[in-house]
Amino acid sequence: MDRVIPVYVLTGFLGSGKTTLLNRILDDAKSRGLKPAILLNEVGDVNVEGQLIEKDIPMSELLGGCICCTSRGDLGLELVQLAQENRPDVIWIESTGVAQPLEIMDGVTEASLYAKLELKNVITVVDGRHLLDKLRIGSGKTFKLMKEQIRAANVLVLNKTDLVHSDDLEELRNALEDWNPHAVIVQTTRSEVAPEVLYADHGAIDLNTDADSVHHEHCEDEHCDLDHDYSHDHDHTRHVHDHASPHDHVNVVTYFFKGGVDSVRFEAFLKQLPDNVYRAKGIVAFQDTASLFLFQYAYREVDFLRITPQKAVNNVAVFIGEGFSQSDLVAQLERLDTLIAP
Ligand SMILES: Nc1nc2c(ncn2[C@@H]2O[C@H](COP(=O)(O)OP(=O)(O)OP(=O)(O)O)[C@@H](O)[C@H]2O)c(=O)[nH]1
Repeated sequence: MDRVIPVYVLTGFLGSGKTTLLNRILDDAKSRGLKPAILLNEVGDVNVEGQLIEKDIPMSELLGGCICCTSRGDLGLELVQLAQENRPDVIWIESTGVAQPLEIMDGVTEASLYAKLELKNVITVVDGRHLLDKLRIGSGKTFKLMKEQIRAANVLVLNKTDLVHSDDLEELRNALEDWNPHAVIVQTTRSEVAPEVLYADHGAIDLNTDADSVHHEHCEDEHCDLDHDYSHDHDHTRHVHDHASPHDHVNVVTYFFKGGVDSVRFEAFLKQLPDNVYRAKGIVAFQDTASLFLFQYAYREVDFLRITPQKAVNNVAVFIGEGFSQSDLVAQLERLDTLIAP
């Protein structure tokens, strides 16, 4: 008889450290001879880090929308397919940073009607410094979403503690315990969690937290699923989405580079991004080196990693935020990009 495949959900706001954790999980699975499968969801049209995941790991991608709303039906289908075609030992779902975790959990439980799947743990990664700033303001859509993601978890990874003063850690922990007294809390830098904590049985997951009210608020919204305004330019080098409700505050710009960029100018450009661009990532070629780089921008921190992809990858950048000028951003990128192609 078929085994039941355990499913784990990784959630947390944009740039909190989910992919960093997923990479650790995949390394651990490999060292133990476990066969994982992953389902990655991105609000952008390109799965930047997905391009770098080892070819032999079964992976399903849901792009250009959030599984909690536009792609929710697909989540169930993809999960059933992943399970039936690959018979993995475990499935990990990494949601977008703007996902409502309850909707994902509903999607997984729905899929378990059609395949032998069982939702085990919901792990929310929290960017300690970002949350601290939001706590001090105490309101706003991002703050509300962070809270919902925290409430839905049974494991909380309080990450980026290297960027938080030790005096502030207690305030963060108190907030987490207050919003979710049942979850296990682990403090980390670079999402370094013992895998045993992630796989342990932490008891039932509560599908009826307060955030349920938000779920209904969203799903009754007349724009949900339907009113996404997509506009492509003709040469397909850029692609702009205006996402309507429930993520009506989220906008995404995906830009395909035509050539290489100047590394110094590109870094300076990232560092002056407006505060309402929360997240950027991509793969760039620099004019001054033959290598490719994965760049990351999350809450004002910039990171570059030299990469050697196993397969052909796109040189592309994705920017996620709210209320920023998409045309200004694209114009800046075009100026950088045309440096080598005048
Ligand atoms: N300083 C610091 N940076 C971190 C830590 N954990 C992750 N990062 C960096 O934060 C950036 C975002 O990390 P990711 O793991 O890609 O975050 P994510 O949650 O997958 O982001 P999304 O895909 O936008 O949802 C990367 O540049 C990481 O290297 C940490 O503990 N401290």
